[in-house]
Amino acid sequence: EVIDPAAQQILLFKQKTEGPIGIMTTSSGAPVEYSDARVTLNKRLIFNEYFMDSLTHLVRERIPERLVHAKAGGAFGYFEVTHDITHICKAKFLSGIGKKTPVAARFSPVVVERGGIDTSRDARGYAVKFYTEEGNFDIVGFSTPMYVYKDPLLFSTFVRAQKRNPATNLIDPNMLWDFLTLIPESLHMFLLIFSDRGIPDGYRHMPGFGIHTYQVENKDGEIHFVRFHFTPEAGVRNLFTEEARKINAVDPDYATRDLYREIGKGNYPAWKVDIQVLSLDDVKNAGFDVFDVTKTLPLNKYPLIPVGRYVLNKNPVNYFAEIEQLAYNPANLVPGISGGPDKVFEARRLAYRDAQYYRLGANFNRIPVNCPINTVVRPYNRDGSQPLNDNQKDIPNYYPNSYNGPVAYKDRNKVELIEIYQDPPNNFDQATELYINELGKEERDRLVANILDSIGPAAKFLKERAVKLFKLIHPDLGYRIESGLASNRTKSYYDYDYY
Ligand code: HEM
Repeated sequence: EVIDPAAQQILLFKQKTEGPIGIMTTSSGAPVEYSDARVTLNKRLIFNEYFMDSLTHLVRERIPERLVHAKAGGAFGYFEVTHDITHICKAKFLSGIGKKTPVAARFSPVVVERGGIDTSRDARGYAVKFYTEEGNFDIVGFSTPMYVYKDPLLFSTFVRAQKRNPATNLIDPNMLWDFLTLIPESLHMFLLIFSDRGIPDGYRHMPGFGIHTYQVENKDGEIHFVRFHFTPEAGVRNLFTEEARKINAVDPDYATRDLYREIGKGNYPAWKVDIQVLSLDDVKNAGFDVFDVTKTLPLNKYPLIPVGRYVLNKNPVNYFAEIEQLAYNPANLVPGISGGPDKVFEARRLAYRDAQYYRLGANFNRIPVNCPINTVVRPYNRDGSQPLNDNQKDIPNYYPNSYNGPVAYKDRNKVELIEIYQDPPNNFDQATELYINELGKEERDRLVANILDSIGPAAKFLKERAVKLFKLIHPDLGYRIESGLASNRTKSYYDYDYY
């Protein structure tokens, strides 16, 4: 009887096989003779192909981990259309109620390294690849409905400020709080991170948001603007700080394990997929920059419109091949979906491709899990490092040509992405609203405690800067942080007296 598919995977493998599945070979296929150490001891190792093959392969088995979002859980399943939105978007995978499209999902804390803990206080990446018949469409989103900053230049600043101090190799609150107080628009998202929503209870209960306001087109070339929302059908659940710390001590892989185990048991997680829809007039009359990723779009003004749901019903058979090597890119778009006109989206069009060339090599799109499986792929690209697969066989390799190579596609009603002007960031209003209207009294208490835990070890001038900003968000929040800091409640495990 299977009690825990995550814990028993290897026993299950044994159960489904009648005996050894074959003769062991070297990578080039020669059968390996190995009875005991006498095969190795007192023999020339250089003549031992098994030894040579195994040792030289082993030292090449690590590839660069993702710069951010290095650790993850992921799984496969399908998306199904439940509501017709063809009047808004002509993308074929949305073209009929009941239509199904395979998906690959990957959920990932942002900051921790590959071997880090699953229960850190952090946003989570929420990435879904739709293998559509018009190519792959990737939504590479977050577990929070807003992002950190509006200016894409701040990406490297933010990543470095949250990663390890170059001298101490430690995560450093003096760096994080420097960033948060120098770039105050980040506090909107960080209020959520320090609230109860900062530590999701596994991935099955975690919501997802595309964040960017995407331009979409219908078949007549009419444009709309949408934000994608994914809501767990099993409900949203989070962990309190104390619970998370306890779990972390016994199971650093809590969320990864939970996802694998429940899918293995047939308890398939599912999410509702909704969109907020704006017309061009809505965009012009909104009174604020609806393309600002540091802001949310108010749900009372732009309510959720249902589109479909997706279900994850298949664990990876091999984690490295299918999840580690997944390559998401917000620029993977399909006809009818043009992406966001904002600068952060523009920066992302470059960054993911670049990262994946480095991480996975020139042909990362030919790795099976990244292949657009529902369309015939006919690029003019050839050669490069492996995997090559059939390398487009004998098809002509330049364009245009006179020899029946693939020809260009014509989208009759293709609309260009609109050009926008973006104001400098400012979202204290939304941060204030979040504090007053979205957090209950007890959650506000926990928010303050979580902020104090994080800022406690930081330098005095950063605390003063932070208190000023928190007072701008709401005087109550500012005074509570100020008095919490004055009472020194977080001094126990850091020594910061000399500031
Ligand atoms: C200037 C803005 C940004 C830049 C330059 C950037 C860059 C990157 C890079 C280089 C990676 C690693 C990719 C890889 O190795 O495969 C990554 C991963 C990721 N980013 Fe961003 N990012 C930005 C903003 C965002 C935003 C706004 C979101 C959410 C809406 C986001 C969500 C993610 C997710 C979910 C992953 C992990 C993808 C996976 O599961 O493989 N990023 N980002």
